[in-house]
This record gives sequence, structure tokens and C-alpha cells, in this order.
Amino acid sequence: MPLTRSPFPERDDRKPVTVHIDSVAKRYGNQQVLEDISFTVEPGEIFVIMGPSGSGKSVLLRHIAGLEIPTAGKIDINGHNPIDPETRNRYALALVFQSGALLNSLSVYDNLALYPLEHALCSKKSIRDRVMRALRILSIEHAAHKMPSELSGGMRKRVAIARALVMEPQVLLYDEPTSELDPIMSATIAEIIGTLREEYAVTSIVVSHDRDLSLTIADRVALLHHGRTAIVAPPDELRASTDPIVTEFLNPRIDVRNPRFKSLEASS
Ligand SMILES: Nc1ncnc2c1ncn2[C@@H]1O[C@H](COP(=O)(O)OP(=O)(O)OP(=O)(O)O)[C@@H](O)[C@H]1O
Repeated sequence: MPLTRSPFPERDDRKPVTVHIDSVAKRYGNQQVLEDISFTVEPGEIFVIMGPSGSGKSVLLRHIAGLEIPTAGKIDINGHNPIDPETRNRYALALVFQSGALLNSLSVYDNLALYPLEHALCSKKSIRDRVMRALRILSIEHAAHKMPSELSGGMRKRVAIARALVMEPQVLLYDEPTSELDPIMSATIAEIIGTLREEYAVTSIVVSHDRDLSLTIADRVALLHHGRTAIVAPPDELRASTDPIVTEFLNPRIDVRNPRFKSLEASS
């Protein structure tokens, strides 16, 4: 995919962003969903949160995005609380939703321009430049005037990432970026995530149960198991681990989307 060197030259002086998760716990009613989660995501890192269905991945991501308050512990982004809208604005923290979350009544272009226009983030010309730049980076300029209903699943994901890029993010949070995509489109999305990190030093946190994708793109992985971190390590360490939780999770015969996390063998 051809790319220009920097889509946001005016942000080249921006500070690297570190995300600290410190002893975070979350309880909904009687259900303890997260327990004692701690790790640090380094600037420019691609950090993947993996785990079986129901292990708490999306809940953790929502906390990092500042959409939820932990029951205990804290999260900070360069020392600032993500709950504070000022933090989210300062680092243009962007969450790429699993569904794409596009407004069906607006064209792709208008979906991308909506937030910066509504919040008068910059001039109309500058917004147009940002939108066109983001579309170009994702190689989807040709779709600018299409409606979301006309897009394939892979295109919707790209539009969702482009919409986040319009905000010139320093932290990008992806919730299942390759769910429901075929292997070729998944590889394209993986390449895009890697390119954004390589070229623009975005700190990326990716929630995924796609083991192949995760181990390919991640600098480090946190494997969640029943709301706790079973391991935080680079992919090679994960593969070499003898911890039964890790080996079972990496076993290709295990269906990690099954909430009961049963092996295919046992359930067939
Ligand atoms: N707002 C909420 N209120 C109550 N319980 C919730 C809420 N959000 C999530 N949960 C529960 O928290 C647990 C973890 O959910 P979460 O969506 O984080 O799992 P996940 O690991 O992302 O799973 P999946 O891979 O299936 O998306 C689940 O049991 C879910 O029902």
C-alpha cells in the first residue's frame, strides 16, 4: 500500500504516549470482570489484549478509552486519567469499534468529517484535507461518496480506521479489527495497523481473539483469563510458555470464541 511519509506533519513534535494500567479491577453487580490487571504499553508499541470470549478484553479496552471507571486501580495516559475528556482530546485517543459504528445515513466522507466539523476542531478546508489524507492512507479515496450500506466488511473496517485517523490520534484502540473478515482482508488490516505504528509512531492497543493475527503484529501480548492477566510477554515468549493456560489458549483445536472455552475435540 503506497503511503506518504507523514500524514500529519504538524504533529511531528508530539510527545510519545505511554499507557499505564495499574492494579485495575472492575465489578458489575456481583460479577468480578477484571481483577488486578497491571501492565504498561510503551510509546509506539503494538500491544494486543487476547483471551477467550468473556475474559474481559472489551471491558478493559473501554476503561483505557475512558468510557468506564474502574472499581479499583487506575489507568493513566502520560500521567493523565482517560476519564477526563481533556486527556482524550490532548492525545486524540481514538477507539475503532468492532462494528465500525458508521452512521448509515451519511456518506463515507461525511462520516469522517462529522466529528471535527461538529466540534469545530479546525477550518473546513483543513478538515477536508485531513479526511482526504486519511482516505488516501487507507487506500479508499474511491469510496468517499459511497454510503456505508454499499461497503464490504473490510471496507467498513478501513473507513472506521480512517475516521479515527482524522483525529490525528496518538493512541489508537482497536476492538476486534479483523472480526468477520476473510484471511486476506485480515492480513490487510494487520498491515495497516503495522504501518500506522511504523510511519506515525501511534501507540496501538488491539483487542483480538485472532491468535495468528495477534502473534504476527504484536510487540507484546497480554493474555486475559477470567479477568486476570495470565501472561504479559512478546509473542515468542508466549509460544515458548509451558503455562497450561497459555498452551491451551494457543492450541489451534481450541475454539477461543466459545464462552465455555472448550476444546473442539471435547465438544464434538
Ligand atoms: N456493561 C456491562 N454490565 C454488566 N456486565 C458486563 C458489561 N459489559 C461486559 N460485561 C460482562 O463482562 C464480561 C466480559 O465481557 P467482555 O465483553 O469484556 O468480554 P470479551 O473478552 O471482550 O469477550 P468477546 O471476545 O466475546 O467479545 C462478560 O461476562 C460480560 O457479560
